[in-house]
Amino acid sequence: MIEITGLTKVFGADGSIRALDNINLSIADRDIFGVIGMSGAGKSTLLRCIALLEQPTAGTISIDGQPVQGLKNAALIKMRREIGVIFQGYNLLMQRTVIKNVMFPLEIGRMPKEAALKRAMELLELVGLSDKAQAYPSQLSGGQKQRVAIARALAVKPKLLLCDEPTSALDSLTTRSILDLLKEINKELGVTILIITHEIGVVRAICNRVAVIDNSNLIEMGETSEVLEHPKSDITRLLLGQTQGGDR
Ligand SMILES: Nc1ncnc2c1ncn2[C@@H]1O[C@H](COP(=O)(O)OP(=O)(O)OP(=O)(O)O)[C@@H](O)[C@H]1O
Repeated sequence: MIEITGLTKVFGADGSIRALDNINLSIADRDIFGVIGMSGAGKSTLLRCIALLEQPTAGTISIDGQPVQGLKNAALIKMRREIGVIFQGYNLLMQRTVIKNVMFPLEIGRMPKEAALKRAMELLELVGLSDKAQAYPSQLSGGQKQRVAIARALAVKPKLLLCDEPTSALDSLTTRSILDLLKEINKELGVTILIITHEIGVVRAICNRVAVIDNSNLIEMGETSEVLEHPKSDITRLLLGQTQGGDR
């Protein structure tokens, strides 16, 4: 479904910051695909390129065979609707109630108010927050805020959900419940999920495939069980906590 070929992204006027260097990877429909790496490895840049928030310097990203670069107007809007994104910091609209946060993308898409309200309530039910519809984000816990962000991202029925460190700010129990919710969404709604993380536990808990990124490069990639049981690189072993440090 997502085919990434030769993806390179440099920053800086002289192009001296190389955030991604010739990344090749593919993500199949219904995968829960993990991208793991240390801070500064290039993970968020990869997600932002797929989310159409960043223009690659070189290379291509195709979704269902359609290159996403260069899309304009209606085609760009249509592609954006296929992609939901959630972030570590939730990015909720603090002046709006929970239900109005979830309705927001539907309002932008000009869905009639009654239909938008119905859809938003269904989504709040899905994420277990029906009773918080009239609350404001400031009245919610971190896990609840992330649930609202997930409901909002799903409002326009995207095929793909991109998750940038979705549980990094949460305790381990809440992390588990959010990961369970993502797994359920993948299974029940058939949404393909890409999850960016620096925590191997997240990959172990829900990803069927994983790519390891280090220093702008794709280091290894494969079935999660294979990569975790037979890591090929020092960085993967380091992320797994299998090295004592000092060898890198
Ligand atoms: N807009 C930008 N301008 C300049 N440099 C950038 C920009 N965005 C990212 N970078 C640089 O690109 C590299 C990769 O950053 P990126 O945020 O993708 O890493 P990351 O793996 O997501 O890290 P973290 O886990 O800390 O968020 C870093 O060296 C970063 O400083």
